[in-house]
Amino acid sequence: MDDINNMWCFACGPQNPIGLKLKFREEGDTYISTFIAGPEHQGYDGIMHGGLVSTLLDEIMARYVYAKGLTAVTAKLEVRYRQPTPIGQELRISGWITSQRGKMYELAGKIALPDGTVTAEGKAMVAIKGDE
Ligand SMILES: CCCCCCCCCCCCCCCC(=O)SCCNC(=O)CCNC(=O)[C@H](O)C(C)(C)COP(=O)(O)OP(=O)(O)OC[C@H]1O[C@@H](n2cnc3c(N)ncnc32)[C@H](O)[C@@H]1OP(=O)(O)O
Repeated sequence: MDDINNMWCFACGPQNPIGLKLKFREEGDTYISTFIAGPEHQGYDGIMHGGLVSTLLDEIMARYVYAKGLTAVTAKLEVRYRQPTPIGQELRISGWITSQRGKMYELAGKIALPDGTVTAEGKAMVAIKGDE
């Protein structure tokens, strides 16, 4: 699962023509990305599709572990949709590690609007593959 072969990651791969092309930065112990959904990302009119909301949360949490140099896969994902996530507004996606036991990391994440309103929250268990 090296970087070269992962360039087509739907959420973050720079070579995927229909991907979300997310970029990331670390602020303290939190992993951050931003995204503006368009009409092609909606379910109901004006509202981001819930599956893609889950994708944003999945990515911010699993990729944080990957960014630490570990081959990480999501083992479990829970999403709470607090309110509709609109298209056309900058979404701030953040994720952080809440605990670690052996090869299993637990993380939390959220999606917030520019005014700070949280539209969705996530929890994930992320497993490390192999002997890392
Ligand atoms: C410049 C640009 C570069 C671009 C660069 C691109 C980077 C590239 C992207 C990187 C960012 C990826 C972000 C996307 C992240 C995904 O989307 S990953 C894809 C989705 N996930 C998967 O496909 C994972 C599939 N599942 C698996 O591989 C395996 O089930 C797992 C998760 C590794 C676990 O398997 P295992 O290690 O064999 O463990 P297993 O024996 O099943 O379980 C051992 C114990 O662990 C615990 N456990 C295991 N699974 C669970 C679970 N789901 N819930 C609770 N407990 C569990 C339990 O205690 C379990 O014991 P039992 O309850 O079975 O007695």
